[in-house]
Amino acid sequence: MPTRIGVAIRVRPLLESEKQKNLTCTKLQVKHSSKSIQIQLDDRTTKSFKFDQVLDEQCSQNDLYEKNSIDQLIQKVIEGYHSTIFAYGQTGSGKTFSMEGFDYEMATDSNKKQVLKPVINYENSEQQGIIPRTIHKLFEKIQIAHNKNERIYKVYISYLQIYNEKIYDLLNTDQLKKNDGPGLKLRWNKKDQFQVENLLLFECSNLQEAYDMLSKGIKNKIMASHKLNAQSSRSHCILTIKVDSISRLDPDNLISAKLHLVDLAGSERQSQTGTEGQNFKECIEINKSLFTLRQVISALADQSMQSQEETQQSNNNAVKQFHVPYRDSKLTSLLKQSIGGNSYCLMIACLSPCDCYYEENLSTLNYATKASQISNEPVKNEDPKNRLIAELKAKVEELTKDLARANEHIAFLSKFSTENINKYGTDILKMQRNKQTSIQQIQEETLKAEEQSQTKTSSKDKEAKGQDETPKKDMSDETPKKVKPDENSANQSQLQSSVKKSLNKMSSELSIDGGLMSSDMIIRRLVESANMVRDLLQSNINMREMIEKLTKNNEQTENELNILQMENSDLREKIEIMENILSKDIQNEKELKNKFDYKKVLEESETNNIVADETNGFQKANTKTFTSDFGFQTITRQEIVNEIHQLRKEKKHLSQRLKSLELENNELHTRLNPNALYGEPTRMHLNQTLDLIASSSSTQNQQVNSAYLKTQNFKSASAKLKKSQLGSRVSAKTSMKAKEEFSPPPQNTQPYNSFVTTQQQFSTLYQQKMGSSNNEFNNTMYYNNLKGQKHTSYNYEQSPESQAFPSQLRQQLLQTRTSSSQKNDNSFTQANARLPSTGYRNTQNSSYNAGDCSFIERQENYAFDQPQYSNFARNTPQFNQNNNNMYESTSPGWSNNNQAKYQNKAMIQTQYPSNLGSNNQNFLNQQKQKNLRALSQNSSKRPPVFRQHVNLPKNF
Ligand SMILES: Nc1ncnc2c1ncn2[C@@H]1O[C@H](COP(=O)(O)OP(=O)(O)OP(=O)(O)O)[C@@H](O)[C@H]1O
Repeated sequence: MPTRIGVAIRVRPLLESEKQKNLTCTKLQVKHSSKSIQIQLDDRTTKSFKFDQVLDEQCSQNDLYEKNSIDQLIQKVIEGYHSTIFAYGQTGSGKTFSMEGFDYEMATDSNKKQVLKPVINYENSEQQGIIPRTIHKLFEKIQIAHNKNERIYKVYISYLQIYNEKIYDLLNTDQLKKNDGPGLKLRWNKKDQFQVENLLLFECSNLQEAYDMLSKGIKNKIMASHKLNAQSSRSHCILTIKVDSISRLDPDNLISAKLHLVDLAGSERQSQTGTEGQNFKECIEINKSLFTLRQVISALADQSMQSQEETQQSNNNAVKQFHVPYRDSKLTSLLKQSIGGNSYCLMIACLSPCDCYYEENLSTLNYATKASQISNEPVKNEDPKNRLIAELKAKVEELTKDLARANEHIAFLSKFSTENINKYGTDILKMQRNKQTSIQQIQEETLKAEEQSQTKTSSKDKEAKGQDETPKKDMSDETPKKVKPDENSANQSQLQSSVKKSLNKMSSELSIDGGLMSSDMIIRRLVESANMVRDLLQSNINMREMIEKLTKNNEQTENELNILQMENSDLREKIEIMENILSKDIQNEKELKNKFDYKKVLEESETNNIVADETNGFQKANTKTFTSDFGFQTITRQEIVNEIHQLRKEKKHLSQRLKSLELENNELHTRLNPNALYGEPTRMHLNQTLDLIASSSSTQNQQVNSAYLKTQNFKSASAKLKKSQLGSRVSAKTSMKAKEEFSPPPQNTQPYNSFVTTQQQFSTLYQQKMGSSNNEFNNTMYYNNLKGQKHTSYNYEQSPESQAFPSQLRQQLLQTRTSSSQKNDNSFTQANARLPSTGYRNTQNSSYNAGDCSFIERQENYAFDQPQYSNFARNTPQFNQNNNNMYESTSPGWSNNNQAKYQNKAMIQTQYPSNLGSNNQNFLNQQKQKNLRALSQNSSKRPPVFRQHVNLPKNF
């Protein structure tokens, strides 16, 4: 809970020295009744300040202690709350007197220097200040707590001074000796607080030990005399008493709190104090740190005021966070927890009574007011584990209650079956209806009774008085209508008893744990249960939304990860190139150093379009950028790397393009074979078709050739670029030229689309004819044999597809196959391509690109790996009927009409690789290696060209 900083004002009495100077004391006026102090601003105006305590000259040390309830603060420390008491005011205003209360006298030290020494006397309890009193009280209280036998207490003391913005340990004489040393370091620790490194902390098991520590520290303080104070503190002193306690029953239950007792050095005006030399330097440092302290107080006060305003206006806006310059001085850093932190805090603002200190007093009062506006939030300093356990225990208790409530509702609802609800619903409706009808009945009956009684009366009157001329009042206007008491009560009691009966019935059926429930209770329970169900549903919806959100986020992250991985691989490639270049550079540099022939290198560089800098030679070769005297554009190493990277990418693209072109070409040939399979229509017709396909194949060949040339160019340019690393430069002209040459060839989709269309049409026609594709070839043995046999051992004569051929053609096929299997691969392919496709194998040509060269290798692939061909082959008789249509389909005119329908390039491109079995893949790899070897032996070898024309066998 936030707690304000407590502020007490103390006005010290006039000193003897001041009395002698006849200094007047008229401007300050203490008002005990209102706990306020008035200060005269000028002859007419005064300003009043209100504080927690205002103590005048008569106030004793004991009053100061008692009136500020310092006892309570000590108690808080024992309970585990940090607390701070600090004295603030100008020099000579009585801070040290209030905190310590000891006298100081001049003495000669070991160096025969005049120094101020404290006269410490713990017996004279009357003059003792807050610090000795607090220590005394603390041990008293600890003793009382000890006697309860609940906890074990330990007290530790540390004492430091901040002198000239350096921290010194007043209890560590060795450290103090190094007066001009760096002082102790201030560290920021995990608990969000500053701590002084290597500050000694002494355990004090009794009061005397604590007093000893205090005395030692006080003796080590730096004091000096000046015009305003004969015993002026030249440093800020902080005495810290740490109280730890452990529960006797639960050793994990540890509480630790600190009490800071701070005696600040006073602000001083050099003109008044007349300090010189070292004392003047001290004065500057003191004022500097006090200035920061005032800034901290101001910032915290402003922040506090703003948050108060926001609360008053019940504004939900976030409170603006002011910058609090704690870190600007050692003093404010160490007081971070005390002022605006998690401690209880008391400020003793000291004033000098003399009128001449009017400005200083006004300033002190102003800052004391600001400090009183600051709110701290004291927190019990328990072991976090214990705090967590306590929190969890509370949570468990709360949840147990909830669970019990939920169980009750479940039990109640489980008795409330749908059947019951319907039953009770109708009962209640009935009751309502009954109620209405009975009310109507009662009303009607009442009316009747009224009418009857009136007619009786009127007839009696008539009889008695004769005929009355006065018109009768309309009875319907009279309200309320009177009901016969007997009948009404009878009806009501009837209704009540029926309602009661019904409710009792419900109650008895809804009895829980044997006890009966009243109707009110049932309804209340129902409402509660409904609310609970609604809450559950709502939380369920919220959870679902959250899960959806998280899933979306996850997807996004995955996408980003993918992109990053791609970028990463790109960068890796760049780094690799860069490393290559660098290693080469180092090598080149070494070579150049060993044998530097400038002329030769220049010649070389000219032939390779490398720019050499005449003035600086190759000294500049390793520099990142350089200018040229030859009018060439300059190029950086990074640019070269980028360029190589770009070229590699283009090379990759080119290789892919080559691959796809080859696949297309192969497809065309594959398609060609089935066309030729059945000898219908005529050979001439077939030749025409083949020519047509071959011509489109030729266009592709041209593309392939040009792509090959480009690859060759790339290779040479790449070599040039690599060579150029010698001088780390290359002409922009060369690189531009290389770039132009390497641009990928335009995609000519016409032949390809034609092929796709043909293939699709072919398939469609077949499907139409066959009615359905369910007529699958299911001779597994046969199929497996085919896969295993590759060239020769397959018994073609017995195969179903052989039945599709005329015996002469079959003979031819067998001969060719036998002969080709004995010859080399090329002749076999040629022969096989010319032959009608037998369905057992299909020969494909594929182009591969390895390194800087392209080559073509033959790939063997079984036709049965491709369902459309196997179907086709197995059903040749039926297919023959459609041959005319099929041939027609190869013509561009036909395909143009259907192009849009069948453009599915991706499907065809991926079909082949996916159909390759692992055997075939191995075979391909072997071929690739073989061709690479061949190419390395003969680098001038031109790439093989695709078949441009296919001749049919003469006897076909
Ligand atoms: N309440 C008081 N009753 C009697 N004497 C006092 C009182 N307050 C201060 N004095 C005397 O006034 C003088 C100055 O007081 P003190 O040294 O405590 O001032 P200070 O604010 O600590 O000054 P500095 O900032 O220079 O250390 C001392 O001689 C002290 O004994």
